[in-house]
Amino acid sequence: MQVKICGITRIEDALMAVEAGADALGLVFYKASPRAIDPQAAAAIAAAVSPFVTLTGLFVDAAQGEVDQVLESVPLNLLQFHGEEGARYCEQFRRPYIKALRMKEGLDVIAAMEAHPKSRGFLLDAYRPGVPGGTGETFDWDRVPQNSGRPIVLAGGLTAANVAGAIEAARPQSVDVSGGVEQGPGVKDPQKVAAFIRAAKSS
Ligand SMILES: O=C(O)c1ccccc1N[C@@H]1O[C@H](COP(=O)(O)O)[C@@H](O)[C@H]1O
Repeated sequence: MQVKICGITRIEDALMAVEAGADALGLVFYKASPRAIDPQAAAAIAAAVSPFVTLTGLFVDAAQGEVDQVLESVPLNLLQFHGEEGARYCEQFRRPYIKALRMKEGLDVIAAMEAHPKSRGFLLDAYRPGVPGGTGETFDWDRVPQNSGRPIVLAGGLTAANVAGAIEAARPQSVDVSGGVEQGPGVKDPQKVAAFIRAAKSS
C-alpha cells in the first residue's frame, strides 16, 4: 500500500513524513486552502527531500499560466487536478497526472475515468457542494469500482483509525490523507502521520 501525505507546508513535516514511510507528498497550489503553499516554499521542500519521493502538485481549476509558473520553479513529479479539469487541459502540461473524482451521488465513475485516458490514476474523494476537497469527510467506500483497470487512490476523511477498514472495503492501490494527520491547518502531527502510515501499510 502506498501512502501520500497531502497538504505539506513545512520542510520539517516533509522530512518527518518521509521518515515515517510516506511514498508521496502533496503540495497544495490552491490559494483558498488552509494548506496552500507558494512556489518558493514548495521549491525549498523539493530541495530537501529524497528524489525518490513523489512530489505531487495539487491544483483546482487553475489558469494554465499558473500551473506553468509553478512548474518552472518546483520539480514536481506528478500533477493532481482536483477541480473540473478536462483531459485536454490536464495533458497540455506533458507531466504525469492523476485526476481527482469527487464522489457525488450518481457519478458514473467508469465514464469519468474513460474521459481521462492518459491519467496515471484516479483519486476518489468525498463530495461536498462548493468545496473542492480537503473536506475531512468520507464517502461510501463500496462505490469504488473494482474492475476499472485503472489505479485508484482512496482519499476523503481518512485517519489512522479508519484507514484499514477503508482499504478492506475499497481495495485501492494507494491512500491519500490531509486533515486526518494534522495538528492544525497546514501543520502535520508526527504521531498521527506515523500511526496512519503504519495502519495503511500493514493492511
Ligand atoms: O487539502 C486541501 O486543502 C485541498 C483543497 C482543495 C482540494 C483538495 C484538497 N485536498 C485533497 O483532498 C483530499 C482529502 O482531504 P482530507 O484527508 O479529507 O482532509 C486530500 O487527500 C488531498 O488530496
